[in-house]
Parts: sequence; C-alpha cells; structure tokens
Amino acid sequence: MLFHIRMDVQLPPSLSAGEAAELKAVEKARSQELQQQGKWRHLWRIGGQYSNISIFDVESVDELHTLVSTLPLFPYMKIEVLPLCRHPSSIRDDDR
Ligand SMILES: O=C(O)C[C@H]1C=CC(=O)O1
Repeated sequence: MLFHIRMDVQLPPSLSAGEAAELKAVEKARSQELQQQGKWRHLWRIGGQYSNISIFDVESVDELHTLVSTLPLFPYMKIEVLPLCRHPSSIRDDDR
C-alpha cells in the first residue's frame, strides 16, 4: 500500500541547538534505514519549508502508523496522510 505523506516539522524554541542536532541525526539515520528497507520509497524537501513530501510503501495502515509515530521527530511534526490507489492510466508497474 502506498501513502503520500506530508510532514511539517516545528521544533520547539526550548530545544537547544545540540538537542536539535542530535534529534535530526537520529531521525536521519531512521529515515535512511526505512529507505533502505523500501518502506520509505521517496523523500523530497518542499522548497523553502522545513517540510517534506514522502511516499511510504507498507503492508497496512497499522504498519504506516507504527513507522510514522515512532519517528524521533514525530512529537514535533504535523503529518498529513493520503492513501494512494493505482491509477488506471498509469504506465508504471510499481505504482501500487
Ligand atoms: O527533515 C525532514 O523533513 C524531517 C525528517 C524526514 C527525514 C529526516 O531526516 O528528517
């Protein structure tokens, strides 16, 4: 199952620069692990914003929820999820 996800990050001003850097490093490692596993299929920065557009490829809504809600930055992100279905006119075999 594919999901289009938008993540808007808002770190609290109370977080020190060191704490923010550590959190971002842990988040980066986790996101790269999920990308290696093929779960986090695409990751794009939205220009000019601390936000991304991602495509997740998971087995279920429960799996999606578990992966997203355990991201280190989850407490500091607003997340929007759109479930994706195969378009009948798509020429791409992996669009499912
Ligand atoms: O930077 C972000 O968009 C938030 C998050 C997603 C991947 C990552 O390394 O951080």
